[in-house]
This record gives sequence, structure tokens and C-alpha cells, in this order.
Amino acid sequence: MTRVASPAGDSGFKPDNHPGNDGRPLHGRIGVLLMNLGTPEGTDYWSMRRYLKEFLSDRRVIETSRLLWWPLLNLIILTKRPAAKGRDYASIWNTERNESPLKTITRAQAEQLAAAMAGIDGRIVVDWAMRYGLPSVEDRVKALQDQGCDRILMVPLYPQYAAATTATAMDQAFRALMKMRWQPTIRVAPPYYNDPAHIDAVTRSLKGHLAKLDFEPEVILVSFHGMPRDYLLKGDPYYCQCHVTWRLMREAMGWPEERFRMSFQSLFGKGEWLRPYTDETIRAMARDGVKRLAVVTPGFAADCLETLEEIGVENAEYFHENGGEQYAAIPCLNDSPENGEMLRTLVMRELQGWI
Ligand SMILES: C=CC1=C(C)c2cc3[nH]c(cc4nc(cc5[nH]c(cc1n2)c(C)c5CCC(=O)O)C(CCC(=O)O)=C4C)c(C)c3C=C
Ligand SMILES: [Fe+2]
Ligand SMILES: [Fe+2]
Repeated sequence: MTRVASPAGDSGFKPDNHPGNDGRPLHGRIGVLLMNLGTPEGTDYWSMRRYLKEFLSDRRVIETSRLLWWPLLNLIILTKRPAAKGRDYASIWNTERNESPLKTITRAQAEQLAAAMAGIDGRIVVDWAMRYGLPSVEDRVKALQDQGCDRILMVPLYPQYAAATTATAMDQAFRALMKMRWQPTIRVAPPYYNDPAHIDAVTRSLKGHLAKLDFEPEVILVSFHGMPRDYLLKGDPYYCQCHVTWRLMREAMGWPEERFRMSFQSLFGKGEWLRPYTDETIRAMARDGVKRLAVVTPGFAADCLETLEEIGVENAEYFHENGGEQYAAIPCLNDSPENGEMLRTLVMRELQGWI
């Protein structure tokens, strides 16, 4: 009989019975990780500062040379902005859970998807993470692996791709994978700005909310988060994908272009951002005699500071101050039935061949 040398010497290593990482058995489970932007842990100065520092130190978000950006960020922005934005967050805070609405809603979306998936394949584990703050992407990727997931579908919850959102979420996921000896196999769900399942969900949701209003809007304004114009010129597809979402929604709604407008909100800093700006558009419409306005935000998967405070409160004031009379901020898809159906469709498509 020939003796075959064991590659592991006499360590007791048994190739036929190789356990998972750290001795844990692998069960061939499939993870689905929903990822959104992130949010502060509290509305106090230090929680806000920590969050803003992490966010605004990201080179995918701020592309300005560090030589110029560091003094500006550390000496000016991080001394003033945490208090001002902390007040805004406090006005929308989920006091029951002591967390921001974005966190509450993202968790609910994951629970909604988990319930839908449980009936399809018992091996699927759904989890959620935030690019900035908690729960961190690294922690949740590890948690999925601990539960036996050797394959993970990453789902950045941004219908339109931007380097400042989608790419940085994936950078963070790959940073976590860099630390692993035995990585799970990864798939990434594509942007869904033009996906019929998304267009159908946002228009059905919009029609449902319009039907519940006590007025009929003369104009619907489709407002997307803004981005420096420069990023578009460097090749970011975000602007064009927003345009496609807007056009497909308009076609699905059957509204004429002059009554179904689009704009970009949430400007930051003094540079030139994507135009037209939401606040200017709303003021101008009110001055031009538009009395009834609804604003919808299909670039946001979940209601957050930018929709609840900026669209729901700040821009409502601009509208009324300039002669507008009736104003509605339409909720995002959140964990509505429309969202449930859409996420299930997108995820099922990306899991093909795995289940
Ligand atoms: C400064 C540059 C920023 C870019 C570029 C940017 C792009 C971008 N952001 C979202 C989605 C969200 N942004 C949110 C908050 C937020 N965004 C920025 C800056 C940029 N965003 C800041 C500084 C903040 C924090 C609030 C503030 O200080 O103004 C949120 C809300 C988070 C929450 O907790 O509620 C979302 C969501 C997209 C889609 C996008 C695309 C280009
Ligand atoms: Fe943002
Ligand atoms: Fe804002």
C-alpha cells in the first residue's frame, strides 16, 4: 500500500470533511443584503459629527482635492453642520425606536422581503446594512457568513446608479471581503431605474396616494437627490438614469410634460449641481400661479431626512410663501405592498441559477 503524504501533515486536517471558516459547517445558504446610505445614531452634536465626518470624508462623495477639502471639512463644516442638521433630524426622528426613519424603514423592507422569500426557498437569509454608520456592511456580511451563506446577493437600494451612492456601497462590501480568507460568492443587483417592476411600483404607489388627496394637483414634480454637475461631466450615469425614470413614469401616468416636471434637490456647498433645482422650481411654479402641487421622490427607496424634512416641510414652506395653496409630499415606496412586489421581482431575477 502506498502512503500519500497529507498536505496538512499530522494536524488532523480531513479534506473530505472540510469545515467552513473557523470550524463552522457550511449549509449552502444564500444571503440577500439590502444596503442603504446610512444615518446618524442620534441627533446630538457628536453623533451628527461622527456621521457627517464618515460620509463627507468619502472620496466617492466629495471628489475635491484633499488639500482643499480637509481644512474646509474639519475647520468649518464639522463645526457648524452637526448642530443645524441635528435639529432637522430631530424633527423627523423615530422617538419610539430612537433611530432615524431611514433605519426603521430599511429594516421593515428587509423583513418584508424575508417574509416573501421564506415561502420560495428556505435557504434564503435576508439582512440589511448601512454604508455609513450602523449596522455596518462588514458586520452584516460576516453575520450572513456565520449563518452559513456561501453566496450573497448585494442589493444597493438606489434605483439610479451614482458613484456617490451605489459604488461606495459596493466599495465598502468589497473592503469587508478583502479581510476574508474564504469569501462568499458575490452577485450585485443592477440599478433598477428603468425596470418595469420599479416603474410599475412607483406609478401605482403615486396613483394610490393621489387618489387619497383632497385636491387634484395641477403639477407633479419628480424630485431626485442632486449631485455636482461635474460628476456628470466625468461620466456618472446618474443624471441620465434619473431622466429615464422620470420619462417612463410620465408615460405610465399619461401626464403631459408641462404638468409632470423634474428637478434635483439637496444641494450641498457652493458649486454647480444638476439643474433644475427643486427649491427654485417650486418657488417659480408658485409665483407663476400653480396653486396645487404634489412632489414625488422616486430616487429614494425609503423616506429619510431629504424627503420628510426637505420636501415635506422646507419646500412646502417655499410653495406657500410664494402663493401656492395645496401641497403634498408623496411618500416613498418604503415597505408598501408595491415595494414588496418590486423587490421580490428584482431579487428573484438576480437569484436565477442559485435557487
Ligand atoms: C455632498 C455630496 C453629496 C452627494 C454627491 C450626495 C448624493 C446622493 N445622496 C443620496 C441619498 C441621500 N443623501 C442623504 C443625506 C445627505 N446627503 C449628503 C451629501 C451628498 N449626497 C449629506 C451631507 C447628507 C446628510 C444630511 C445633510 O447634512 O445634509 C440621505 C438621507 C439620510 C438620512 O439619514 O435620512 C439620502 C437617502 C443620493 C441618492 C445621492 C445621489 C447622487
Ligand atoms: Fe445625499
Ligand atoms: Fe437636505
